[in-house]
Amino acid sequence: MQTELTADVEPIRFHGQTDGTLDLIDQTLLPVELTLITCRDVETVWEAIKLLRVRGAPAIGIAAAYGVVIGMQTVGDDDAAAFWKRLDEVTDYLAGSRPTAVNLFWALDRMKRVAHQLRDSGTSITDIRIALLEEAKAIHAEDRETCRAIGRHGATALAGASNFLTHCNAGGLATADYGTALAVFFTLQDDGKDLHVFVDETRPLLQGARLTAWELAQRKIRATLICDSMAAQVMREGRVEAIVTGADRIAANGDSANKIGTYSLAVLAKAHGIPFYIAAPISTFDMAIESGDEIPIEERAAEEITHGFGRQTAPAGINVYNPAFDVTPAELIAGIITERGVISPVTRELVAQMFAAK
Ligand SMILES: CSC[C@@H](O)[C@@H](O)C(=O)COP(=O)(O)O
Repeated sequence: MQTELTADVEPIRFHGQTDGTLDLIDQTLLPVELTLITCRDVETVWEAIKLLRVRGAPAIGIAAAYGVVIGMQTVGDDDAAAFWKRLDEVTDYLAGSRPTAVNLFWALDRMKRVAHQLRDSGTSITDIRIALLEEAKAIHAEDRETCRAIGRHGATALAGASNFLTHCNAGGLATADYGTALAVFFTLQDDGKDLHVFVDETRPLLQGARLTAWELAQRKIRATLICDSMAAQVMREGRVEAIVTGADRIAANGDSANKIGTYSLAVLAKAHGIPFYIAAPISTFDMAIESGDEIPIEERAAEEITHGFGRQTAPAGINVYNPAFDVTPAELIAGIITERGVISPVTRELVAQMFAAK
């Protein structure tokens, strides 16, 4: 279904009851086409996550939660054994779509926990199914609140700055609402600030050029697109006061995985005395892992580099390494902006405190 090219369309929308369907903006087609895909089976949700039709850590979690509801539609209410077998199958299957963003596993765990708790208290399969849909909707709705709170904390922390740089897309398309990094800019704009954002195009899949530049243009925030390799130059020219990006997984010590190229920005920021911030919800923290060394880094197909968007740009047969994420060490991060407040400095103790806070 093709629709008007505007930011007002909800990137993720579930229609109906437990037998409903999931609409997603196909982000691979932006910024040229705004097309919704309708997911009627879990395979379509899995494929949408895998192929980055829906992407960004919180959005992946939300889509997967609805994916569980859809995946459970193939079993009836009258066969409890088949229901529980299917729940394991569906959650394991969705967990295999992408490895780095922990929000995916966090959302799937939440869905399973709700179902198991209700089973233990003797609830019927029909009601557990309803509870699964309610939980997916809760994950979705909470993310809206989370985005706004991240935006508010970030805008307060960065109220003195007007010139920013960001990488990849941590905006409305990547979440249920305002985004994480972009929430900071949107909130500053709501506060009446005239700001400017340099947007890294974000090789190889151009989430910055295709998605962030589009979102900023939709909201009439002044933005300038640069190739990733130009970031050092604009920093050297004194045109960046702060860098804000999202994250896909944050370890207990604050090391943060985000789109490939983020780590080099943080190193450059240090060299130029520019504060580098991560904006991310608490659901992006993985307190089970001690440091960024343990974060699984997704490797994607060589063709994303050799045949970006269909055109061959490298000799056939060339060796390619295509890690989709990198890890920025905590010591390079000035602060992590969460919905509960800003962790700064980024130490293991302050991460643990914020994680435990309500
Ligand atoms: C609020 S989204 C944060 C991150 O998920 C985002 O910065 C990012 O790296 C997304 O990578 P992608 O591969 O496009 O899913």
